[in-house]
Amino acid sequence: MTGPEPDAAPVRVIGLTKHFKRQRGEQVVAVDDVSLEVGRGEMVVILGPSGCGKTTLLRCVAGLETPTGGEIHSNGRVVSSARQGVQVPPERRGFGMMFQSYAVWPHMSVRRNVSYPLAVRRVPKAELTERVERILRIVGIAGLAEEYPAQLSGGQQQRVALARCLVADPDVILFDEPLSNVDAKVREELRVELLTMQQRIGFAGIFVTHDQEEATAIADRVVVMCDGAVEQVGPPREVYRAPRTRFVAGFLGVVNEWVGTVQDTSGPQPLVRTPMGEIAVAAENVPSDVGAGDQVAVIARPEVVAVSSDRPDGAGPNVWPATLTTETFRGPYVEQFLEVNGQRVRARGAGREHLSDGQRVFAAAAPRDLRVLAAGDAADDHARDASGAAAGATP
Ligand SMILES: Nc1ncnc2c1ncn2[C@@H]1O[C@H](COP(=O)(O)OP(=O)(O)OP(=O)(O)O)[C@@H](O)[C@H]1O
Repeated sequence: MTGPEPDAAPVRVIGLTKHFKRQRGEQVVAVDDVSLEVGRGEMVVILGPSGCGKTTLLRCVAGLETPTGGEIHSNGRVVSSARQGVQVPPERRGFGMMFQSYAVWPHMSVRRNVSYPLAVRRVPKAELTERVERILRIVGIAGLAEEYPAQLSGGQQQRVALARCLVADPDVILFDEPLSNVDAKVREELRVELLTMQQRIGFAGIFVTHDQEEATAIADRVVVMCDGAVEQVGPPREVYRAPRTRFVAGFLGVVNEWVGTVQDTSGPQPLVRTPMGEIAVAAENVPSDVGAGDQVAVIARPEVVAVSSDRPDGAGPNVWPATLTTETFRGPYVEQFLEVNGQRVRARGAGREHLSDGQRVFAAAAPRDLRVLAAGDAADDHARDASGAAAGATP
C-alpha cells in the first residue's frame, strides 16, 4: 500500500467495476469501468436514474462494497484494489458519510450523537467539547444540544447527522441522497447551508442524487451515469447547455428534440431538415463527425425558444409561425406549449406579453442556442421515463 501524498486528489477512482449476482444467478453490471477524480474542496454530484449504479459506486468508495475490478485511492493511498487484493475497511478510509440509512441514534442526545465520532477516537475531553460546540453552532443546532432525535423535525435530524459527520473534520464526505426525507422547502434550505458550510470548512464531497435540480444547484461538477457507466462529466452549466448525448440532454431538465436530416455542414450555420421546417444551428454546436445526410436530433431547451405575437424584428433564420396550445403560469416564468407544422414545441419565458390559448404566434430560436446530437445515441426513452421530462417536447 502506498502512503498518503499531500498533492494527490482526495479521491481517485480508476476503472471501477462492480458486478452483482441476482438470486437466479444472472449477472448485473452495477458499475461499469468508472473513472473519476475529486479535487480538494470540490463537490462532485453523481446524477442518474434509479438503478444506474450511483449508490453502488458510492458504497464502493466508502468501503461498504468490494469492487469486482479497478482501484480507489484516497489522498494517493490505495484503499481498494481488486488486482492487489486491497480492501481497507470504511472506518480507515478517512471519509465522512451522510447516508439516508445512517440515521442519528435515537437513544442519544444531540450532543452525544455529535460527540460520538470524537469519543471513539479518544479525543481529550476539553478538545471534544470545544469541537462539538463549534460544529453545533456552525450547523445551527446549538440550542437543541440536549434534545433527543425523536423530539426533532426531519430537517433538524439531518443537521444532527451532518454535524456528526463534520465534527471528525473529514476532508471528504460521501452523501447518498441525504436530503430526500425532508420536504421541498427544508431541503432547499439545507442544500444552501450545506454549500455555505462546504465553502467555509472546505471539505470535498461526492453527492449522489437522482434530482437534477439538486445536482445542478450544489455541484462543482456533475457526473451523469446511465446503466453503470459515466455518460458525461462537467460543470453543471456545461452539461446542461452542451449535453453530449440525448440521454444527458433529457435527464438534465426539459428539452425539445427535433429529429431530422443534416443538409450541409460547410457554412457557419448548417441546416437540418425536420418536420418543423429547416432549422439552422451554429456550426460550433454541430459535432465534427456529423455530415450531410446524417440523421440527427436538434436539441433546444425551452428557455431558448422565444414566443411573441408579432414576427420578431431582425430575427435570424429560425422563426416559425406557430399556434399557442396552452400557457401555464409557473410563478417566475410561464410555460408555453406550441404547435409548429404539426410538431409540439415547448417554450419558457417571462410572460410579459398577454397571449391566449389558440392564438397565432411566432416561435424563434437563435442558431447559437441550439445543438445537434447524433440521433443514434439515444438512451432517451430511459431519460424520459426517469425524469418525467419532455424529450420530443411532450408535456
Ligand atoms: N446487493 C445487490 N445484489 C444484486 N444486485 C444489486 C445489489 N445492489 C444493487 N444491485 C443492482 O445494481 C444496479 C445498480 O443499483 P444501485 O442501487 O447502485 O442504483 P442507483 O442508481 O443508486 O439507484 P437508486 O437511485 O434507485 O438508489 C441495480 O440494477 C440493482 O438492482
